[in-house]
Amino acid sequence: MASISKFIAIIPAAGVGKRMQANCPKQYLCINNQTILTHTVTKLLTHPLISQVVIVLGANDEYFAQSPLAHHPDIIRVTGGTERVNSVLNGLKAVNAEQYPWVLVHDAARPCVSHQDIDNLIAQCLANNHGGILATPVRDTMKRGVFVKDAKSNVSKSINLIDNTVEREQLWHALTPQLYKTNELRFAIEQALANGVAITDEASAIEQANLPSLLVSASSENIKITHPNDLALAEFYLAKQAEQLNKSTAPK
Ligand SMILES: Nc1ccn([C@@H]2O[C@H](COP(=O)(O)OP(=O)(O)OP(=O)(O)O)[C@@H](O)[C@H]2O)c(=O)n1
Ligand SMILES: C[C@](O)(CO)[C@H](O)COP(=O)(O)O
Repeated sequence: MASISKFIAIIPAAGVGKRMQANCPKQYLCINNQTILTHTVTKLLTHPLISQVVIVLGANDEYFAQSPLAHHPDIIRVTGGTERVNSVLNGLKAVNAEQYPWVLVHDAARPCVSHQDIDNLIAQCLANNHGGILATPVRDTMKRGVFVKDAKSNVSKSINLIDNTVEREQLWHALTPQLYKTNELRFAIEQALANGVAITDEASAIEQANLPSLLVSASSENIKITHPNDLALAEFYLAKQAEQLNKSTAPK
């Protein structure tokens, strides 16, 4: 199999961050005086195997043009779509599959990803010649809930009860990056969309196409900043990573 020297990464950054309840899309909130998007893009562009990034922006995004990244030579900008999957597909349409036969897709909202985990994902996918995702095993007992009418209350109120315990052996949190062969991923997403299948990550489109995906165990620090209390945790992890990097690059 031909050796792959460089990768392109698609960064879906066209969301509005409803769950963050902020006054701007969450990817433009700041941690240590840098936007979350800048943290994430910088993390990817400083990885030795990633040579270009496709940033997928909202149609009405007025923030990126003010960013220090706005004129970066290795950044391609495309416009996103209504759902994350539409944004990812728009990003894929900007990728030359002959130049980049493999593509990483990584959420803008995940700035804490480590280079080590990206290395592991790339190594395992190339060794097996098929795609895969970073993932972290579930640690808690998992319950499925069900809403039922509250028998006691005379107001039609429903309460949430445990329906069952979900077997957690081999239950994983899907993270990103997710790494796939460019043409396979584009075909799988187009097919899933044509079939009206709900797609929330690249792996779910690949599963619909009956193609395999590796689960590459990764750090649980690679959180997706979603709710307000995720910001402090992300700031802690980024500070820890910066300290580790300073120690590793400090003169001996
Ligand atoms: N139409 C969309 C929706 C989401 N995303 C991106 O996909 C990533 C993961 O999505 P999520 O965490 O759900 O972000 P939002 O959709 O912005 O959050 P919310 O669901 O709270 O609105 C984010 O980087 C987001 O910017 C995107 O590019 N296009
Ligand atoms: C892609 C993802 O981050 C994997 O966990 C997740 O599916 C994104 O989901 P969201 O609803 O768009 O946040």
